[in-house]
Amino acid sequence: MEQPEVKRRRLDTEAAAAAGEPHSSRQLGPASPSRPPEDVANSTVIQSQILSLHPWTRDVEQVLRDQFRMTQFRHNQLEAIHATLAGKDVFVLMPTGGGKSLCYQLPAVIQSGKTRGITLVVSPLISLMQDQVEHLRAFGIRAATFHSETKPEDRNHIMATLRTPHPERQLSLLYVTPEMIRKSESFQRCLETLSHNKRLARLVVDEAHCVSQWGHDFRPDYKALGNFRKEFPHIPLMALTATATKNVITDVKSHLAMEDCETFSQSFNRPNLYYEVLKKDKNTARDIADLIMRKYQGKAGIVYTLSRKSTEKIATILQEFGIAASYYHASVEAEEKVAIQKDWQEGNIQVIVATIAFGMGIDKPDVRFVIHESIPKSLEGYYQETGRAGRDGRPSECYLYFSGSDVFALRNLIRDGDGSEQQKARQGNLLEKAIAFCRNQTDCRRVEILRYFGESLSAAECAATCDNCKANIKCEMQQDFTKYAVAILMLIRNRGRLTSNQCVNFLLGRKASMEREELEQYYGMAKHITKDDMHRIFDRLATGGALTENNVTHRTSRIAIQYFQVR
Ligand SMILES: Nc1ncnc2c1ncn2[C@@H]1O[C@H](COP(=O)(O)OP(=O)(O)OP(=O)(O)O)[C@@H](O)[C@H]1O
Repeated sequence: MEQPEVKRRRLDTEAAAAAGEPHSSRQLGPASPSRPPEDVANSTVIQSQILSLHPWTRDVEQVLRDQFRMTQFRHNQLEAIHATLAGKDVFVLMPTGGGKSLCYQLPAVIQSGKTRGITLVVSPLISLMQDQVEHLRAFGIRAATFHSETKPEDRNHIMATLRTPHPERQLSLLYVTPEMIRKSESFQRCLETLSHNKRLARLVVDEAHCVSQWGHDFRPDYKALGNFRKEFPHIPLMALTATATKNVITDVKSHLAMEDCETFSQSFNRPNLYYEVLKKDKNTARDIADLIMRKYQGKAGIVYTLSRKSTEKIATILQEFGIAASYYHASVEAEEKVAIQKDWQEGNIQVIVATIAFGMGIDKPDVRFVIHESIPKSLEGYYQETGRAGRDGRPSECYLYFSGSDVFALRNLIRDGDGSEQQKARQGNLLEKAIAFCRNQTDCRRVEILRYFGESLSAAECAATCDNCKANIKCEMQQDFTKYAVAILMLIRNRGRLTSNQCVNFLLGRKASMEREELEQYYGMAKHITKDDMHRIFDRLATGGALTENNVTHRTSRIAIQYFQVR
């Protein structure tokens, strides 16, 4: 009776594959810009419902089309825009490249929401805010920056604008560094005037994970933003980040006093990225060059290293191989940094070898590979850095070279660093999790990364797009598990529902030797089942819950098919 069932299942799968149906991992959500059609359809329904609800909805639609020249919203964008225009606090968690900027840039232009005036955006890097302002100006949107390098006459002009009764007629968005809010008294007075005139529309905290001391990129100046709510209790806040564990999110919300906010989060999964951890040795720089030459001719990529010195060394080796590479780190002159980034963005430089100083706010869609030449200091950092690959949704690869000596060096660096004992303990904790990730040679890397951010995913969704899943599949293919699958099926058919542990015990003859004899009698094979093999099968098959004939048949169908065909 089972035979046609199993065969049909196989045919269905083949038919789906032949029809080019998306793999299930791609249906997980809007992790990348390439969302599946049904998701787009759903969001179109939600979008039209929201559009019919609010007085500002027509304006929102029009600004999206006419100013940003986009046709539809991505997942959660419209919902976040709607919430901030309604005067609510909003927390946006979106994967890198998900489209966070639009969530505050678009409402900044709208003056028909519950809040009016200027949108103040706190951003950690001057280069990042300058990029954003240029981008906005290209769309005809009035935006400016205000930071330590702004010329005095420009500062005065901006402050004079903020004091006018209708500053929004001259400016929609003002990007500031957190230290400006904290240190500049004259700027603080301007904010008071702005708020008094009801012309401070909202405060946006971009890269909001920088607020939390638990995060991988804590910035003390961000901490001072905690006072904003006390000083301006009625001004709505919007916090955005692409990397935050549950603890970090709670910490950020509590620090900014935005406990009652609307939170929009989505899967952190980046299905188009492939993850692999490789062994690092003295030939690694040459291996990297070789990999780039073999697989990535003419394709853009980033190589991350731990030290300034190693960026220079590796860039030189890549150049010796004829690869157009440049290095980038904190000590490179500001003008040169801009030139290198521009050359890379335009394709004149193929590879940037950089410390983590490079990357925040980079919006290059076609980065095909990100290589970590050393272990990253945290999984948040790793996620953020690898997230710069494949922003266009196309397949891209992330390689990490791991060695015990880098671990040793990093542990020492933390131990001998400047921070307090508490900070060192936190950094050490983050590093140990990254080390465990690298050392793990069995579990799905995608699952592990997502688990770190508090999200669960079945390893099957990875579809062999990480080295560990790929290795497991290879191992199964090389080893014929048919007899084990059949033994499991027969046992469950005879005994009814079993947990996977009970099943292992039966098959190993630990609890009921009769079952073992029974199986031997049937197939003369159970005695060959080793404990390791059994556990390996169950690691792959028993993803939790009781085993029934149905779910085992389903999970083992690929293996069982072979058996039934043979019979
Ligand atoms: N609705 C949309 N339609 C088309 N393109 C969009 C849409 N929203 C955003 N984009 C584009 O997607 C790209 C990524 O957006 P954005 O820079 O806001 O991402 P992000 O979430 O801030 O990423 P990161 O965390 O890396 O900074 C940009 O080129 C942006 O113009």
